[in-house]
Amino acid sequence: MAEPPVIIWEEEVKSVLRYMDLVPRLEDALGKFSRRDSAAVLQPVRTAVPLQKHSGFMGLMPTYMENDGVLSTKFVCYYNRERGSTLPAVQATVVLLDPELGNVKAVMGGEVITAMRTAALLMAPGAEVLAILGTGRQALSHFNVFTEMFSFKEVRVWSRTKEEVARFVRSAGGGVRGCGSAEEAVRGADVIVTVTRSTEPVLFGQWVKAGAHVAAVGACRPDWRELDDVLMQSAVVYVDSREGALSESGDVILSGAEVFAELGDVINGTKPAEREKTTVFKSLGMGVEDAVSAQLAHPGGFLDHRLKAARSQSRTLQVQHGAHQDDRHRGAVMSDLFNPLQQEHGDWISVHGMAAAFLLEYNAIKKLSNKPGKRLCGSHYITVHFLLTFWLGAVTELITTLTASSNTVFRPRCVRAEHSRTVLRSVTVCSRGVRSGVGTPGPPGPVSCNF
Ligand SMILES: NC(=O)C1=CN([C@@H]2O[C@H](COP(=O)(O)OP(=O)(O)OC[C@H]3O[C@@H](n4cnc5c(N)ncnc54)[C@H](OP(=O)(O)O)[C@@H]3O)[C@@H](O)[C@H]2O)C=CC1
Ligand SMILES: O=C([O-])C1=[NH+]CCC1
Repeated sequence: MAEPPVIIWEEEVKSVLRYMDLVPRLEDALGKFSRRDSAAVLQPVRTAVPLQKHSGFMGLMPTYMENDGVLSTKFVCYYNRERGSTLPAVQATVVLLDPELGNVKAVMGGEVITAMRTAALLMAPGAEVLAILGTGRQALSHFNVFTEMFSFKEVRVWSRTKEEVARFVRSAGGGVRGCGSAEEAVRGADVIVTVTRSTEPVLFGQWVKAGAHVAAVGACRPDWRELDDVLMQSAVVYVDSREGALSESGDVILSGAEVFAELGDVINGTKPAEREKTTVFKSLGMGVEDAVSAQLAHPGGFLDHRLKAARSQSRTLQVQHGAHQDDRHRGAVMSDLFNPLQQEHGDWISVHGMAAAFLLEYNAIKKLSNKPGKRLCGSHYITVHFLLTFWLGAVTELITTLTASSNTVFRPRCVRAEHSRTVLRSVTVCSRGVRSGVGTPGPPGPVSCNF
């Protein structure tokens, strides 16, 4: 009998995956993919189901690596959100299956995997000026990996919303220059990363310095663009998958640009990295990248020890799983925070409710006591009533809360939190602490696929 599937939450994936483990496996996988050996990697072009209402799509990204015993698929939903929306543009889940039996082994959060495996492929040794167009989730993961990996003299960022540029500059912790226009950001830059949800060009060839490297990450539908024709036609164009680019990339299809090579060809040494020329890497994302990332992070996998540690830590921290993880999406996170807060501190909240009720009672009795012909001594009544009923009630409520949140048979099923040492421990602060810095990678590993 097959084991039931394991669920690996986004926070756990984040604690487990490190670039130093991921990068060599991604290289290996891309190399295998480009050899078109079907026993090594079988990965059809993503199936995209349009979500017209949201100008988005649901992508299905299956992969089979027969030799490595990996069978997986990612579901990724992309939404072209309204400007100013705090909801995430990309939500993803990776499902790992047992290739022998066909049962699901693990279901894991796919957003950290998507952010890390995409950023990990874009490298630029010897570059001095980095420009990033866009300030969202991918912008952050690219910024993190690039600045960990290389010593840029200058990092510039632009986005269409001024406040978002300021937020990005703040969260980057200094050393980043916010720019008022895309042109200002990219003029003279050695490496340019485009990570927007734009469907029209945001980067124009006439701004791009000769010999620069462009990593074009957005525009993943056949009629969407981030780069103009001038740039596409004058640069040496690399892609992750030829078939993918020719069916999904508006920048490639609509410009008619020739695809020079896949990244895997450069890794395999069958095509050169044209370092002296202006290069564009048009990234669309591949299922095989998700497959090797998920294989690393799943129980019994290479990083099992980290997963175990992450699991025991997340139990201690009582993280509410499945939440959006970027501070930027705080609006969505708030509802997440409120639920555990209510569940764990419901009794504490009711103590406050009692106090309010007694205040009302106090006022009512006081008014009654002041009436002519009164028979009640208000202050005595209030003292006795307050001391006995209120404090006894409060202590009882506290004991109830501790018992209900304990790791004992007395804990009701509806209480998800584990025993808390301090009844007033703030779930909000704890969860924020864990969430902040999501997308921040660990130390990067060796990379051989350099432009
Ligand atoms: N190649 C790959 O493997 C992957 C590609 N992607 C792609 O990367 C891109 C970024 O994703 P992600 O960071 O998650 O998205 P986010 O929503 O987090 O960030 C998107 C950024 O694009 C900006 N933007 C949106 N519309 C426009 C526009 N019309 N013109 C200029 N800027 C715009 C937003 O600005 P504002 O804040 O003003 O709205 C924001 O800065 C997407 O296109 C996504 O499809 C994502 C995952 C993997
Ligand atoms: O590969 C991926 O997951 C995606 N590519 C574009 C949007 C999401």
